[in-house]
Amino acid sequence: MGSFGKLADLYSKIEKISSHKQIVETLASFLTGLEPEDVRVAAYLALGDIGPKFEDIDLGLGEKLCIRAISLAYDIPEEDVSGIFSRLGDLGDVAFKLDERKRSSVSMQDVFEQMVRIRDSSGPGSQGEKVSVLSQLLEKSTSLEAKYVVRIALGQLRLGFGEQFLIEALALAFTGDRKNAKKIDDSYNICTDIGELAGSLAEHGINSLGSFSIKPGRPVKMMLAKRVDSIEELNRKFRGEMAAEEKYDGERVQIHVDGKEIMAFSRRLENISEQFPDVIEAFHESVQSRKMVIDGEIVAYRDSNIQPFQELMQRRRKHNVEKYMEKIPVAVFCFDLIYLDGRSMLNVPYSERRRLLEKNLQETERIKLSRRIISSNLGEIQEFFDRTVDKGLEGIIIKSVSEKSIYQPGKRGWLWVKWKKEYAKGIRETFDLVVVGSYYGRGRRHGSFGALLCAVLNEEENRFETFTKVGTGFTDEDFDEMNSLLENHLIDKAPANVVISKDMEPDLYVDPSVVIEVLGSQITKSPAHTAGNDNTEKGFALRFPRFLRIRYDKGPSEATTVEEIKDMEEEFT
Ligand SMILES: Nc1ncnc2c1ncn2[C@@H]1O[C@H](COP(=O)(O)OP(=O)(O)OP(=O)(O)O)[C@@H](O)[C@H]1O
Repeated sequence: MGSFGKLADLYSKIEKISSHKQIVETLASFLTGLEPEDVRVAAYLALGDIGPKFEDIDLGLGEKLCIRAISLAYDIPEEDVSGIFSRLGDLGDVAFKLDERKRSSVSMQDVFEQMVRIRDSSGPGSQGEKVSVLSQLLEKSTSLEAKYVVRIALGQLRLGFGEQFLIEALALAFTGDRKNAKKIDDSYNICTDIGELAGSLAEHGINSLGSFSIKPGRPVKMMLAKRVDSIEELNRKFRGEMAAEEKYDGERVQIHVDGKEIMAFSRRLENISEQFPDVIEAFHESVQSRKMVIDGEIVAYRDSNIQPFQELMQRRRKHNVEKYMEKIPVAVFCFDLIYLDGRSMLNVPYSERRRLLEKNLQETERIKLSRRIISSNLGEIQEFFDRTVDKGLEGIIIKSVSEKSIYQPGKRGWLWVKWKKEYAKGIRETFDLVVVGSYYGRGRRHGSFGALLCAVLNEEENRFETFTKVGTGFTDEDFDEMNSLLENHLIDKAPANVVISKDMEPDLYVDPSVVIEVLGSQITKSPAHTAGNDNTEKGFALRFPRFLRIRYDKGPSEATTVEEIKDMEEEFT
């Protein structure tokens, strides 16, 4: 059984490295030294998780309970633990400092299993049980292990790398070539359980990759759309017949029907069933088949009318679900079917998937099929776009009806194309940017951030490069929400996967995980920013940025990319 001590050594080593390549190599050499059965667990733990993203990985342990567990484990009064915590600012460091006795090391499996036990303990008396399991784990751990046990338990490992680094490390460790990361990534779009993928690579090498398929209960990454800005561009990209669907502005959802059990997953692959019991219930009435995976969009919906996105956002909550369910009723517009009764539909053409969706789904007040037309006449498509925008929707999604129009998990290709009303105006554009730093506010904003340093994703290099500094557009509520969100993501230095120029060093660094939508009106070149600068002096920079909203539904890997900025730059300056 793999020792957790070795993993703790790895964490500690990685904390001191800032080069992307070195992190990947260090991770790979650690993975190569493990038995295949330990690789699965190691893959989760390396990311600070205790399971795949689509399972509940929150242990339900706050700082207070952690302080209690540390106090119990080391027999030190809680007030003293709190005192040291206020000096050190990190409970992992507190455990490291307090644990002076030599102990035998714990195994990786043990840490993993106990963490799962902590997560699964619920109901009356669960707080006590969580504390007791954690304190027993700490008692058995060495000081270095204890430091990371605490950080993982709090969901605060933050080593400055994400799953993409791990995928590169898996490629290096089990296929001998980092370049195979692309292939592994393709499989990860379908098998989104990183532990399962890692375990299978460790056991069977690169040959295992073809074997993954979609199955109910394990969400696949969602297919995305490229953009066009005008009917002329659409004409260049599409020939002949096409389907044009209304584009709904809500929350993407993947519905998994597995017999009597129905689950809903978000675009970030989180299980959101508990937030939307009404959606689950509505699908129970609508589905005609025992096993299905449906793709759609949840929108706020009242009196047969779609409500603005902001209303739906109020449903993003774990508490008071019932009350908000009544306050903000929703509907789901379904537009795809990617699994049906034991058969993957990923490689079945769009038209057939749609036919089967219509056949196996009963429309009701809460469950709808996306409205669409099929035409080869661009005038008709333009009319459909105008009508859709007049209805108050954002635009349309045009989908290829060719035989080759398969469902591509996690891909943004030309089979689906979005055309939004903002593009039609041609003067404004929105970007989904990753917050990587913040600057202190002055005057009225004293005690809060004044501006946020934001980055785009460089997919080729697997890193975030800064693009703009956003200081306007925030309401008082936005400030409060952002401040409390950022509090959980502050880090000491820029991680290896973030590139910031000297001129832009922020007051506080933020680990790249929060995505915000920003409106901008001009892209220029500037030495202050690193977006797409390819080691030249000037990167792309966004002028006149304005905060619009937090994109809770997007992770950093779904942020606007350097490639997209390059495409936009020509027409958008
Ligand atoms: N009929 C539809 N077909 C496909 N996607 C739809 C449809 N209606 C709404 N959508 C939403 O539009 C999104 C497609 O746009 P895109 O893939 O670019 O996502 P995005 O980056 O969130 O874009 P945007 O910010 O423009 O919504 C989908 O993720 C989905 O949530």
